[in-house]
Amino acid sequence: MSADRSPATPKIKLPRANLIMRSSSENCVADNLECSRMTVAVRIRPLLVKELHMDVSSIEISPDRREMKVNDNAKSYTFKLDHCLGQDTDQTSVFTIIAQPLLDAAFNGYNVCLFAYGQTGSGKSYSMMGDNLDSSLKETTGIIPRFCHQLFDQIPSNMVAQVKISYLEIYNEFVYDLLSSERKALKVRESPDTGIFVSDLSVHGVSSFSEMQKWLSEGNKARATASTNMNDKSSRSHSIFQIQLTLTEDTGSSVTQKCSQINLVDLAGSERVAQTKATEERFKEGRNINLSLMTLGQVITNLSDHSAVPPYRNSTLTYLLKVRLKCLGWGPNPGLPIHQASSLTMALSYW
Ligand SMILES: Nc1ncnc2c1ncn2[C@@H]1O[C@H](COP(=O)(O)OP(=O)(O)OP(=O)(O)O)[C@@H](O)[C@H]1O
Repeated sequence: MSADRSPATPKIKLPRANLIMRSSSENCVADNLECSRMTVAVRIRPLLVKELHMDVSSIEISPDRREMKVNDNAKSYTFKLDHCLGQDTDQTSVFTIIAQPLLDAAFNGYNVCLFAYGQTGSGKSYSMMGDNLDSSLKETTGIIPRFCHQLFDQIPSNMVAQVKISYLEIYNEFVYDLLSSERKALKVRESPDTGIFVSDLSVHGVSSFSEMQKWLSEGNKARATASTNMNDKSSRSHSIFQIQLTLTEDTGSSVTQKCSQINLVDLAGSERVAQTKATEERFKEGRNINLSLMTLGQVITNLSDHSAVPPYRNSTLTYLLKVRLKCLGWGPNPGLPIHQASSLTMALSYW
């Protein structure tokens, strides 16, 4: 995960950049033994028809796709990232570049986490889910259904896989189970044995892509969405699709098992509340979304510069993902450029 930032923060006139951050960490018992690696990609979406006449900042991507230059009036700002994906990058390439390495890591027993972050309307949900959930993959299918499809394709013939899923959303700081018929706020609890968990969250065993997809569709329908002034189909909640993958190999003389926890997170869009002609309810949603994204940025900053104890408990999102986030700051690899990532995360929160 990396980004260099120019001294001033650019104000991009149109939210077209969504960040996709991924991390993998070894599945060790003690948190502080986990080793981690984080990668950040920025994806620029094409202009929508209604935006073609708008005055937008031009964005240039270097030939090696590691640098992005944003030209805004007379100023320009340069960001360095692991991957800069321009508006011509299709969903297949996004999956191959960003998600396939995570899936490979999960098959090797790593816990993995992927976040989509960006202002409302910047293309997070399109990147994560895409705009169809048909039984077969289409070009517009996003990362999560592709991940599920590839997961079943990739199970080695000498192994037995057990796959369990959960799908939750955090809306106005409360956790809801997207795969339960009953919509009630669930409690986040902590225990010495299991760590932090959502009490009463349903867990479903799945044995095929089509089964997984059925649950995904179900969850997506339940996800709280509301129209805002900025995006007709705006997601007002953070969603987390969780997969527990257990691979067992029985050679006759020995049995080995690899377990991985996979978290695929579509964050709610950050936005400048004043810009959205918000009603009271929308205002409250926007304030909660911004608060949790600010906390996420703060946690990443504190993890990178060790300046203070990260305020995990200040938002449900960071509290729930504490273990996954915590491992980022404790990797044995001191070269982990997380400090650069945090500046980009903070920068994007202003865009
Ligand atoms: N790479 C892309 N190619 C074509 N269309 C895209 C692309 N990315 C996003 N879009 C379109 O842009 C619009 C906004 O995208 P999307 O809903 O994914 O934004 P978002 O960041 O998830 O917003 P919110 O946080 O409000 O839910 C949608 O109409 C979507 O189909």
